[in-house]
Amino acid sequence: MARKIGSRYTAHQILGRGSAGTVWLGEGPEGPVAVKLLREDLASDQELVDRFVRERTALQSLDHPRVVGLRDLVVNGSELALVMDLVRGTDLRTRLEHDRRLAPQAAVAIAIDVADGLGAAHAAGIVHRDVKPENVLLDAHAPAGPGGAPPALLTDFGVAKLIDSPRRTALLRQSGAAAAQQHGAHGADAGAGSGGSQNAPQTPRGIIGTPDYLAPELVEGLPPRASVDIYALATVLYELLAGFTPFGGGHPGAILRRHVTERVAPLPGIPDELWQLIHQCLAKAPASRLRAPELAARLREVLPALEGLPPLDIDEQPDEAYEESGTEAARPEPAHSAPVRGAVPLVETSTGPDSNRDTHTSMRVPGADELAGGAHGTARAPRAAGARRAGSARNRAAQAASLRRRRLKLALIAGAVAVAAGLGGWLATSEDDTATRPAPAVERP
Ligand SMILES: Nc1ncnc2c1ncn2[C@@H]1O[C@H](COP(=O)(O)OP(=O)(O)OP(=O)(O)O)[C@@H](O)[C@H]1O
Repeated sequence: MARKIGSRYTAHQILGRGSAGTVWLGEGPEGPVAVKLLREDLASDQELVDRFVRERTALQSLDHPRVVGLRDLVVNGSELALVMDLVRGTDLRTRLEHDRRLAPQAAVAIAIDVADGLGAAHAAGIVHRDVKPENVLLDAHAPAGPGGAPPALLTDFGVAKLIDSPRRTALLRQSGAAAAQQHGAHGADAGAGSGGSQNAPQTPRGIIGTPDYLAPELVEGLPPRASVDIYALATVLYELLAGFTPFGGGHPGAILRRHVTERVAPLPGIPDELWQLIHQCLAKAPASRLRAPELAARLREVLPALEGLPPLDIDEQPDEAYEESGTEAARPEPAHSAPVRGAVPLVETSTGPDSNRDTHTSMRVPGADELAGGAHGTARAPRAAGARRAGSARNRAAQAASLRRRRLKLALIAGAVAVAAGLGGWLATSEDDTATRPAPAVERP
């Protein structure tokens, strides 16, 4: 059923739902558009709305072929709608769920597009903060690029920050233990501010994002800089190649801990030049990562050599923490189970009917004094298909994601504690360098 959005737009049908609201196929004075109608609790938060309105100039001026343009912002009573360019196609998560893994050339072509979009954003002082397959749209109507990949566009700029209001962070803090121990800002990173403004205040904050894609410095409580997007993009590229993220799986607290403490395991069969780039962009030290334009250029260099390569032949990654704990079966099903959509949230941000997937993290940064041991999480190394794996039975990635999601909904608060559990000792002693840190001993439940 059509509905009016402000005086200029009409929303005709739902294209999809996310954690921040519902996206509609709409019509405006200049033709078809996509209209994201924000969740009521977000739209009715005046402080949030004011903030977004303040930043819309920056977001609207972001004009790049690899970025879904924000055309308009409609504030109408308790309604807040973002009017965007319409992309006819699917998002990258849907493609990944269908294909499980992409051929290297297609994966890299998509990563190049996203890196190009990020380059433009970072140059404008905008950090995305929530780069993940859900926020990459594939334009099925444009000619395919290398490896048959449709052109990719990055969307949802500014939305992560919209959700990251000081008030929300404060509420999260109140629900937990002591306030975050704050660290000084990294000085060597790109100078972009977070999510829409170069001069955004970097006050104590919670963690906003999606656990699988969160850069380690965010877990440690540092402010988001351009390099967090590079880390997330490298994670996405790894996922496109492997079918799973480098540090995902198991309890969300364990995921966050792995970002900080574990080294990424190489993917069997991946061309070395490509692996080096991914590895560098997953560095724990933000300054060691490439900047977006350089990453795009380096990926372009490796692209021709990937022609014709099939998807990597990699063994499935079961969620060993669940399988080995044996507790999943005993857990009751939540009343409203969300459909599987890849990455899972640490804390649900949406309870209304507007959202059928929850993919954002929203939690406070753990204080070192809260941290008391790391019982969650397993170090995981990808195996070439057919290689022996000790322990658990084969399990499909989609099933593991489903288990994660169900378990997660019952363990939100425990998540914050678990993050803390893994980080405490490390925070006190670690050095910020992937290459030199030995892989930590990992406890299994
Ligand atoms: N500009 C657009 N054009 C066409 N379809 C879109 C557009 N933006 C979003 N969609 C569709 O709407 C769906 C929901 O998008 P939305 O951005 O609300 O959520 P998400 O990014 O998938 O998840 P989350 O908000 O939790 O990160 C997407 O899967 C996509 O298919």
